[in-house]
Amino acid sequence: MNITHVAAGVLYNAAGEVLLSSRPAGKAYAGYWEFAGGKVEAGETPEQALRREFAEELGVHIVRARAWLQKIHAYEHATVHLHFFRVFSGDWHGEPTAKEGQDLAWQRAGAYSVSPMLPANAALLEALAVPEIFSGCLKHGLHGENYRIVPPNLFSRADDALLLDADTPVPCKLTPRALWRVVANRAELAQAHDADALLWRADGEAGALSLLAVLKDGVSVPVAAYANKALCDRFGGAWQEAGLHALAVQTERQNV
Ligand SMILES: Nc1nc2c([nH]c(=O)n2[C@H]2C[C@H](O)[C@@H](COP(=O)(O)OP(=O)(O)OP(=O)(O)O)O2)c(=O)[nH]1
Repeated sequence: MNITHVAAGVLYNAAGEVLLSSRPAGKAYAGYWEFAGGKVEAGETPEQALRREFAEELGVHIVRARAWLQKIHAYEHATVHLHFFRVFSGDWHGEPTAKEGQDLAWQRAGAYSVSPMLPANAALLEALAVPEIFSGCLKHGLHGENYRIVPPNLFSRADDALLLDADTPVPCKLTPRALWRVVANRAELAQAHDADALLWRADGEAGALSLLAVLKDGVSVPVAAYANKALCDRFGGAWQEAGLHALAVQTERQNV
């Protein structure tokens, strides 16, 4: 199968909004909204392609890009392997300018007003509303800004996300905003293929290192590291550099 590698970037402004752009006339899916980016050329890494595309399409200079999710999607015109990055406010400069006739719009993650979006991006747009910091524990649930991840016995609102082990079936009466599965190793990761997001439980150095290796391989759904404060302090930077979405700092007193 012929796969086209594509690099795309989620650019954040100081207000925490993300930049979307419309695809110009003449391209497949013209008028659809996407993240700025384009095809990786021969001899380029995805990150180099991202820097080039941002300069060409937006006049934006990227200082630092963080790897985020990867996704393979089969369009009628091509099968694409998308490498998404996040570029946080402070990690870029320039005034985003539509250099290729596209429309640009700053949007609040999870409250998008432009449409239609590129079909491959639906889950990613949803994932952007997942906060980057959580606290709590598996038994009582994890809390971040405007987001709760709870076990089935605490599920009470349509906007709760549900927390389950890798192999526990979803209770049929529940319709969570997202299904999170707790995993601690690659075997559990392989079982958790229906998850919208993952909570990687790292109890010690071995678990922390295997999370790092999994992130470096590339992940297709947001991953939060669930670990005590000492492990988060020690590995947090490396995990984030490799594509971690969130840190879920385990509450000290409840070692569950
Ligand atoms: N840039 C970008 N492309 C995306 C996203 N999501 C997604 O499925 N794609 C797909 C659409 C296209 O099939 C492919 C990107 O190809 P493209 O034609 O835009 O690339 P390009 O700018 O290098 O274009 P070209 O002029 O060289 O043909 O990736 C996204 O968020 N951003």
